[in-house]
Amino acid sequence: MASNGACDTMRVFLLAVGCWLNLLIKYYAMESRANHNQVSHCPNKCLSCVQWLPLFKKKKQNSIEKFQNHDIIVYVLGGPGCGKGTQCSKIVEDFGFIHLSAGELLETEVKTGSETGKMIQEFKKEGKLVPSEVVVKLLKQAMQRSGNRKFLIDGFPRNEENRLTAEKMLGIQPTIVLVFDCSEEEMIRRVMQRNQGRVDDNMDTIRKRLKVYKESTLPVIDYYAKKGKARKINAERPVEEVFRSVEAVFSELGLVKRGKTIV
Ligand SMILES: Nc1ncnc2c1ncn2[C@@H]1O[C@H](COP(=O)(O)OP(=O)(O)OP(=O)(O)O)[C@@H](O)[C@H]1O
Ligand SMILES: Nc1ccn([C@@H]2O[C@H](COP(=O)(O)O)[C@@H](O)[C@H]2O)c(=O)n1
Repeated sequence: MASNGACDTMRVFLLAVGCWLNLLIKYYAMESRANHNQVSHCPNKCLSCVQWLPLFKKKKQNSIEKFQNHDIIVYVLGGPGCGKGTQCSKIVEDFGFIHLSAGELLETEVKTGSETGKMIQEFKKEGKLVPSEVVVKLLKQAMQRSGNRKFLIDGFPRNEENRLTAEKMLGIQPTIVLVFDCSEEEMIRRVMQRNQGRVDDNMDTIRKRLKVYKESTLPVIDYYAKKGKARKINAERPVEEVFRSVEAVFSELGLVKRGKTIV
């Protein structure tokens, strides 16, 4: 009798373990399909019972995780007026990236007339760098809104504080860093001819921006060069020639122009 009882208990126990394993397998299969965008919700009513399983999983690091692993992140650096924005527009056209310019995001905030916007305007006039938390918060909102997975982040990170704040607040590392290399004389010439009514396109502010670039941004570029992530491109050539070098870097990443093949 006693041994029969033990057998029954064992059978019930094994049955329970079997059910539990079955649920786990179904849950992970479902989650894996969701991660690959095949389903956005529980595909089958009978699986709804397994949706509470995540409660037993280690808590995810909130929305940070969205930007890790799967996304292609290209930082775009270079001195003021070297042609970052010009090349980014062409990359967007041909490779389907979303272009997030830190300078433009800051300018959009200026235009709202908010207190933060007023503070940003003062930094821009002086050619100084805005506190990193402000820039990174704007970048984070734009990345989350975009729904894209290939980001060109232009004019960022401009100093070590930018870089570390992005790592901390967004949890991101660039796949590569494009660096547009141009002489100061040519950058000054381009900025002075730009004529877009920017508050910082004047000789006095350009000199300050060039100083900030040398003192704060070049060390960030060195950091990525040491990590083997920086791709220096001679930007002192006509737009199309510069872009051919950009294309070469993108093909190294395994990306090809839209229209030729699916990227
Ligand atoms: N390869 C090039 N040759 C000549 N002019 C160029 C070239 N690339 C860009 N320009 C021109 O130089 C000016 C500055 O270019 P752009 O705005 O793209 O620079 P940027 O690096 O994004 O500047 P910033 O850092 O100040 O925002 C623009 O008027 C643009 O048309
Ligand atoms: N990471 C950044 C980027 C920009 N700024 C401020 O905006 C100005 C214009 O930037 P561009 O990228 O358009 O050259 C720049 O001089 C800074 O005042 C910033 O603070 N941090």
